[in-house]
Amino acid sequence: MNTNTLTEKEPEPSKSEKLLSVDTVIAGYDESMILKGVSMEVPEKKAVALLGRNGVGKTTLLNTILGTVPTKSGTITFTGEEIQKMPADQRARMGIGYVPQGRDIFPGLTVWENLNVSLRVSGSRGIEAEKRLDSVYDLFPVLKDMLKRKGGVLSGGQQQQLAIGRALLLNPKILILDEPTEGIQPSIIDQIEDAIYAIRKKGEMSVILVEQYIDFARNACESFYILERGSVVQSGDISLLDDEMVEKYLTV
Ligand SMILES: Nc1ncnc2c1ncn2[C@@H]1O[C@H](COP(=O)(O)OP(=O)(O)OP(=O)(O)O)[C@@H](O)[C@H]1O
Repeated sequence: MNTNTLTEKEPEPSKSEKLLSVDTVIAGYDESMILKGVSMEVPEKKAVALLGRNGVGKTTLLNTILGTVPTKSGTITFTGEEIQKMPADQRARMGIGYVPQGRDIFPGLTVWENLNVSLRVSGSRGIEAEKRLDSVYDLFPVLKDMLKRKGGVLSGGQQQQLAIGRALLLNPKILILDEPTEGIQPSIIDQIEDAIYAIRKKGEMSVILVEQYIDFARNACESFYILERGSVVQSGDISLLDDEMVEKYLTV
């Protein structure tokens, strides 16, 4: 029998599933549409760098995904559901986690109290809460040593670690980080880079990383998108992000 004549269709090789898709999104503020038809895909458990010079629309795109800037047209699909009309709190409950630019912590609360706010919001208790806390301490051991300190007295890098830790305790499916290295000393940048690597390695969530520091993005992410004046001008595997592109679109 000639097996080459078999016509039965082979199953498709398994591809990375999409977790988040932004499709031809136009969005902005009042009459000024900043995003001019942006499309972007974030696969399950992968990290995507969102790059571009100041003012090109990176934060606006994040806010459109989060639901704090309305989508004028286009679709945003998360875990298979269209979310572009959903309020921000509902999107957060679906698993969109966010660490904004600057540090999102309560400066007057201790490190423990800061973490505990997230635990309470997530509703996790007992052994589950302990497990989640331990995984945050594994990523950022310094937090465990500083549980009684007020958030406001930590260094910038420690506050950033606390902000990421708080976001992780909410158990997001995607973690969106807006310039986590801004104003942070190099040794802590390495720790944050290691943490993103560890988060990815654990395979628990996807990441969108907005970053000016290109080496950090290269080390932390698998793919990239470059925005310019509200449009995606380049995208692909992170290995394709070459010096020419950096010079053309990213160098200040
Ligand atoms: N709340 C707002 N109302 C009106 N315009 C805004 C608002 N926020 C940002 N913009 C404008 O939208 C454009 C894109 O800004 P956005 O913050 O998204 O850029 P970015 O790429 O994140 O830059 P940066 O790295 O400086 O944060 C800019 O021209 C900015 O002035």
